[in-house]
Amino acid sequence: MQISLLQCQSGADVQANLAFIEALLALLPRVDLEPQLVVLPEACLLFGGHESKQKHIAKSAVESPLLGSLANLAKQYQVYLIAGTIPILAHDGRAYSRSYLFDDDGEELGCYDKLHLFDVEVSDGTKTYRESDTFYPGNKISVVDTPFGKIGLAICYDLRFPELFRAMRLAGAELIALPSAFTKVTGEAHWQTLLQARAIETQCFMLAANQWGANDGGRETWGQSMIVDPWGRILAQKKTGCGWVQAPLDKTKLNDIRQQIPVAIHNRFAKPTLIEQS
Ligand SMILES: O=C(O)CNC(=O)[C@H](CS)NC(=O)CCC(=O)C(=O)O
Repeated sequence: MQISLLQCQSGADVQANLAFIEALLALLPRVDLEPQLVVLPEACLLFGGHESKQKHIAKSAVESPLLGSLANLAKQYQVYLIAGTIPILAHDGRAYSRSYLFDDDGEELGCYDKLHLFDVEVSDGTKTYRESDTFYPGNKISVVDTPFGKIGLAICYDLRFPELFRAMRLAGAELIALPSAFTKVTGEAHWQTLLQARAIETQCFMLAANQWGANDGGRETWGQSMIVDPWGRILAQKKTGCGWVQAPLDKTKLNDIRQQIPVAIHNRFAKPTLIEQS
């Protein structure tokens, strides 16, 4: 089995972003008929551009043309696809930032609404990020059964909240996908360390696909998409530029690591419970 992450420089033009993702999927090296899991970055079809985002917020998952085009790509290229993220209308006019997991027939196996919204001050050109102006937070975790193993779904800023990752591990996760648009400034400072920490703590593979470069609206993202194994080793990474990161999935050491260092059993703290926020 093979894992691939795509590193994109998505903008406000949905068709251009879609064409770029399709071009990468067509070029992606494949090992014969081995199952392939592909993870896309956050906001892969629509990044920045507030007006464009409003226009595309789908009334429902079923009506979303963005969703349909990604499901088609999964089917056409015969890959399991984690599509991060698509805006899906919430009850108050904002949108959920939702990722989807499709099988290689384009069927939806699960989805996840970003739990932690990026309302943060960063010392960069944008300075103030207010994700909650446009987005509404989800209220549950998501761990999906697939031929690759149980995959936990998280998104970008979620990476800073270890309780979410512990909750996914306790729900059976073996791999955790993290579509992201981590900023250049915070990515340079924290991205690799946080990914390795979450991999080591949860003893899961981290599949972190990030946006890279200058994006529409003056944003800059960090890149360095990477696959980290449950021991914290970086199996593959791409620091800059658009393209892909690939590694074969070898889970043979996963159970050894969990048996040798049984942190999930030793943990003296209560299981995390999700606090709902309005
Ligand atoms: O708004 C869009 O179009 C796409 N979404 C994003 O860029 C999101 C919300 S603003 N970015 C992050 O969560 C960055 C987290 C981060 O950089 C950190 O935790 O340091």
